[in-house]
Amino acid sequence: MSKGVLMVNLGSPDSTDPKDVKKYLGEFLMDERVIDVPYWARTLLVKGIILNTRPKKSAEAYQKIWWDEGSPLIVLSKRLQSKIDHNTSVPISLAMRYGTPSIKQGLHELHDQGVDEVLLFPLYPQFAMATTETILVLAEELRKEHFPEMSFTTVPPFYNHQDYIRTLGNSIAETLKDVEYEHLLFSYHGVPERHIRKSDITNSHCKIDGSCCQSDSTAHQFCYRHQCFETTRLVAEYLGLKPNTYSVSFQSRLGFDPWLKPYTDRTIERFGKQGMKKLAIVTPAFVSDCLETLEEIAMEGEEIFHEVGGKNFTVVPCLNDREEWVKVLSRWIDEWAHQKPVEA
Ligand SMILES: C=CC1=C(C)c2cc3[nH]c(cc4nc(cc5[nH]c(cc1n2)c(C)c5CCC(=O)O)C(CCC(=O)O)=C4C)c(C)c3C=C
Ligand SMILES: [Fe+2]
Ligand SMILES: [Fe+2]
Repeated sequence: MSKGVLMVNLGSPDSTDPKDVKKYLGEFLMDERVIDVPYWARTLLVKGIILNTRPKKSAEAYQKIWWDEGSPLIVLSKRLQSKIDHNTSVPISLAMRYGTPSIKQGLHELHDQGVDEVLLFPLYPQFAMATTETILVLAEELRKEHFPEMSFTTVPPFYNHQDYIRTLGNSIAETLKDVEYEHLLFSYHGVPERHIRKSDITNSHCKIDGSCCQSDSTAHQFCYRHQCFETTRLVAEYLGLKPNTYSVSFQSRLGFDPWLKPYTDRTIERFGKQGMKKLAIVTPAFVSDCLETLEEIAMEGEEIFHEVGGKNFTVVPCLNDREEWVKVLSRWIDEWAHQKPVEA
């Protein structure tokens, strides 16, 4: 048996050309775990409406954050992969759930190196149907069809892992060490409320009423909302943040359904209107900076804050390829690579 790792992130368009953005959004939004309505309704919504209007607007947003080497999300994921590859003893491949390099290409790459025992590593701290689950489902379909000799082990969501909490806490502390701020906002990517109910394995726990996520429940192993609150609670504890000096919000909603609240844009606006002048913001659902952090938060978020009288707006970068994060991920991988098989 030979071991290898497939790290998987979300993906980006191949370029900022609206045609490429349309292709990427088409693949992304036609995923039944992202827009989770019947196929005919998804086709009508995505191909009939969204893809006729959104690609131009999204392409303009991508143009604002695009780097010479390409999409920040892809470039940063590749840097992370390369640094981990230097630090570990097993081959590391990188794939994107949408666009390129695809999960099929990543598995091929490992297969060509003789790997038959794969550690699937979704690069998401918190579980969501639209992120972790869709990666695992597609990888398993591809395994059955093209790589039946392979076996998979999966890295579970690491939203409460002490190494992740410490690394995130240290990164926040480093960015904010000389910064004055009145409040630290933890802004997570949103999901429709319906997704939280669908992922509730007890079918009865999640009420999205502000209290269910704080009680104990087996539902929480698949509850994105609970996991976002836990990451926040643990980081606040690690940093010794005082109550009412930090809070949670959810960004990037799409469509007219209710998404997790409070919404980040409205929260920033409210803070400014209440007279807050100095706001810091961190985005722990993303391990790599991307459109959602570099444009929606660092550009749009700052603009909203300034429009309502805010002054200092500080954004904590994602973990990206920071040394401490590379060491943590390399250690997790090496621990898996060197563990002895469990005896029957
Ligand atoms: C961090 C986890 C993410 C969750 C959960 C998530 C859910 C989700 N997203 C959309 C729709 C869009 N997301 C878009 C961009 C985007 N989303 C994530 C991560 C999560 N999404 C990332 C990292 C990115 C950035 C990609 C990049 O190239 O930098 C976009 C595209 C951009 C745009 O047009 O605004 C859309 C659309 C839904 C519908 C959803 C849950 C149902
Ligand atoms: Fe998204
Ligand atoms: Fe809950």
